[in-house]
Amino acid sequence: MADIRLEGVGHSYDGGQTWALKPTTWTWRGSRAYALLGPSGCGKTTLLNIISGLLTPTVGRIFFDDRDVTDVPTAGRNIAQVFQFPVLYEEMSVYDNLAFPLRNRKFPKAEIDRRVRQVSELLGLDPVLRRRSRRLDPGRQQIVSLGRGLVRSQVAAVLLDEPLTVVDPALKWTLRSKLKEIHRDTGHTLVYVTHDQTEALTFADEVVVLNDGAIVQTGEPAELFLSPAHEFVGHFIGSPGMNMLPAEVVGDVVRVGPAEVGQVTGDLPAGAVRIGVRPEFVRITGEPTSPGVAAQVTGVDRMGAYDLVHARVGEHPIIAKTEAGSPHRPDTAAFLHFPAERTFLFRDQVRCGSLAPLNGRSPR
Ligand SMILES: Nc1ncnc2c1ncn2[C@@H]1O[C@H](COP(=O)(O)OP(=O)(O)OP(=O)(O)O)[C@@H](O)[C@H]1O
Repeated sequence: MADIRLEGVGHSYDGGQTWALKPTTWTWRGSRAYALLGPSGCGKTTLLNIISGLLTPTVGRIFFDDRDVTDVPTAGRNIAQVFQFPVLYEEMSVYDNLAFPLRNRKFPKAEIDRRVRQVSELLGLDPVLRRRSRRLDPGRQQIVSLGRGLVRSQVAAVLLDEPLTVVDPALKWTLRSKLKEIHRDTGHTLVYVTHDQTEALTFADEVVVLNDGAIVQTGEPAELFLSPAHEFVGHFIGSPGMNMLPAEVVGDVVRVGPAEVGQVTGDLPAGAVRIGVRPEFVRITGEPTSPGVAAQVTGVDRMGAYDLVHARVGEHPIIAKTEAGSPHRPDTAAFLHFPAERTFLFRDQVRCGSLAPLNGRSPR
């Protein structure tokens, strides 16, 4: 259960013209469960393959605790890896597939049997333990692959690359919670790659958000939702994602068009910013609010448990998530209020400040 430390680790597949992973410094702490979350092509698999040794980084060094493993091949790293699709010995039984990583490392027979049965029970494989792997459907085969990845308790880390892609959606929830259970039991350092925010947020102690080859924010799920440090995190996490509106810092006040929406915290030079506020925190009323921004309702999605009220501030779309049965109708005027403690300011996509209430001043 090593700490895995990346020091300036980056990778280019085209001799340095573009970076699949930009030089990155980051430590995966021993025994924690991480999700590595990001859209397709952002560099997740590249990063995972660098940790496992399938890929040698173009620049930087990688350490397991204090041991520099940059030039150590996969076999010498003591890593368990589970891929998107099943990797099994098809002619072997499920039991033998699960036992394989332990037999390979000459574990005593009794210990092998104990671990195989433990993992098999947790993953619901008991009824098929004696069956040949090729006779299972792909979803079940993937669960066996997952079991193979988890059967060794003494590994530096378990790396899972979108492991539930081929598994039936109904089973995914069960398997994720089993995975959490196994993690609590073994204390593995887990890195779980996914592009699915629900998967990441429900599974991980800590989520590492990757975009365009760079880590843009790391944190507990609630932190990423409540306090996004980058516009990308605001968009990518949450459903729908965070609203962004052009605004301006004038002195110590933030304006959206002519309306003052709050004071700036700290020292922020005057000029254009974007304000970010999640649909869950936008308050929308039919009557003018103070401070508030005039808007036009363009549509309402009745989602059953809640409504999504779509509006426009000038040309800019904005969504408010309200209780079901909201009174708003398309083509009517509305006023939006952005609570200071849930509204952030961004420049060049990076958070540069927060809002504070207008301090009793009457807004203009
Ligand atoms: N073997 C390769 N040769 C050249 N370019 C590659 C290679 N593997 C990946 N890339 C490129 O590197 C970038 C990052 O790819 P990577 O597979 O790491 O992303 P990812 O986040 O895992 O994507 P996905 O979720 O689609 O698997 C992409 O632009 C991809 O096209």
